[in-house]
Order: sequence, then C-alpha cells, then structure tokens
Amino acid sequence: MIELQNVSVRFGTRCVLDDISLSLTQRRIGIVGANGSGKSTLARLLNGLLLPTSGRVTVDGFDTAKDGRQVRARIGFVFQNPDNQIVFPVVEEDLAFGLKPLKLPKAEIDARIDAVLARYDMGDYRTHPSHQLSGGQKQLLAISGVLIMEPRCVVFDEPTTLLDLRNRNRVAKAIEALDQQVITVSHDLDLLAGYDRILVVDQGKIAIDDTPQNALPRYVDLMT
Ligand SMILES: Nc1ncnc2c1ncn2[C@@H]1O[C@H](COP(=O)(O)OP(=O)(O)OP(=O)(O)O)[C@@H](O)[C@H]1O
Repeated sequence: MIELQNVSVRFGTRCVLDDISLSLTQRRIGIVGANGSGKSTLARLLNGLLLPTSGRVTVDGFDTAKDGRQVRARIGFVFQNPDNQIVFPVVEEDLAFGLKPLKLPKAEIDARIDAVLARYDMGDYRTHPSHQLSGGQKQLLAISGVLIMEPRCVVFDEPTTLLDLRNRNRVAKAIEALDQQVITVSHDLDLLAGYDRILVVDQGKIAIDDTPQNALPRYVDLMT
C-alpha cells in the first residue's frame, strides 16, 4: 500500500501540497487538476523522486526518505516525455540498463527484454536506434523499461499528452492491459473514465476524492 501521512511540499515559500493524507489502495487511480496545481509533485512523491518537506510517504511500509531502493523496486515511474527516460542509443541496451544492479544472468536479461518487446509487438526493434522510434514507440519503450523491472505499481505522468490520437490509443491500451496498480496523472479525462478512483488536486489540497462518475463532472464544473 502507498500511504501519505500529513505530507506537505514547499518550494521556497510556496506551499504546493498542504498536509495531504491518503491511502492509495485501488488498482487504478487518476490524478487531475489545473496546470501548476501540484499533480506531478504528488506523483513524484510516490516513488521518492521527490521527498516531502514534511510528513511521510511509505510504500508497503518502506519510507521514501529512507528506503529509496526498496521503494523504487516497487514503484515504476513513466515520464511525460520518453526522451527524458530513454538514455541508451539502442533499444536493447536501454532496456538492459535498469536491470544492471540486479546482477541477473544474461539469459534472464535476454528473456526479459524479449518478453517486454513482444508485449508491444516491438520484437523487430530490439537492435533499433532508440531515438529513431516514433513518439508512440518511444513511450512504449519507456513503459517497457519500467515494466522490465517488474514493479508492482506504475505511476504515469501525463503519458499521452505528446501523442497523436493513434499513438494515444495505443498507449492507453497498453496502460489498460497492465496487471499492476496504476496511478496516472492526466488531462486526458477519457483515459481515466474507467478508473476506480479520481483525485482532484486544487490549491495544495485534494479537493475531490471520488469515483470517476462523480469526480470528473465535478472537476469539469470546477474548471469552467
Ligand atoms: N523543483 C521545483 N522548484 C520550484 N518550484 C517547483 C518545482 N517543481 C514544481 N514547482 C512548482 O510547483 C507547482 C506545481 O507544479 P507541478 O508540476 O506539480 O504541477 P502540475 O499540476 O503537474 O502542472 P501541469 O499540469 O502544468 O503539468 C508549480 O507552480 C511549479 O512551478
């Protein structure tokens, strides 16, 4: 379980998240809010990319401030722009990179690379230059680089924002098919319609915490 206990985040004198407590147990959780409301900040707290100014974030009892390794093994993070996530020039090298610290046998590494690429029908791209992939393929590679670590939860920060409709649909399908817990920050409300729980971030607080059926229309009202 991911838990936030009285979490605040301040940047200088600006309080971006103000005393938030949450238990994140549902399989699909969406986070929405206006630009600059603190959604990415909230998402980045969940795997220790960012530490709270005060309060505690724990993942299965591990504190993000103290147990970074255990937290990152459990929670994967997919950035909005896959170019920020893809670091190696060749697809298979990029996928193998995250596995390095695990010191797995080469056969296991190869098997995991084959499995994630097969999942997205990208087996032919194993030795392809990563930066020559299409935008949608890059996002799928970024997702693959996270899945290969076998996290139990994946946090997505605006995963479809940079994609055309075709690739948006491809990535949406890929997210939908995940067995893992998924926490998605998005302005794409259709992406979140089938989720179990929606959190609306507004002025440093969770203004609405409800099902999509209840939360999304109220959010749309709030924004208009
Ligand atoms: N490292 C940082 N240092 C200073 N201010 C920051 C930092 N990160 C975020 N902020 C500020 O905190 C606020 C919330 O940012 P955040 O990225 O969480 O918003 P968001 O809801 O994800 O926005 P968007 O929808 O535009 O992506 C913004 O005003 C932003 O400028």
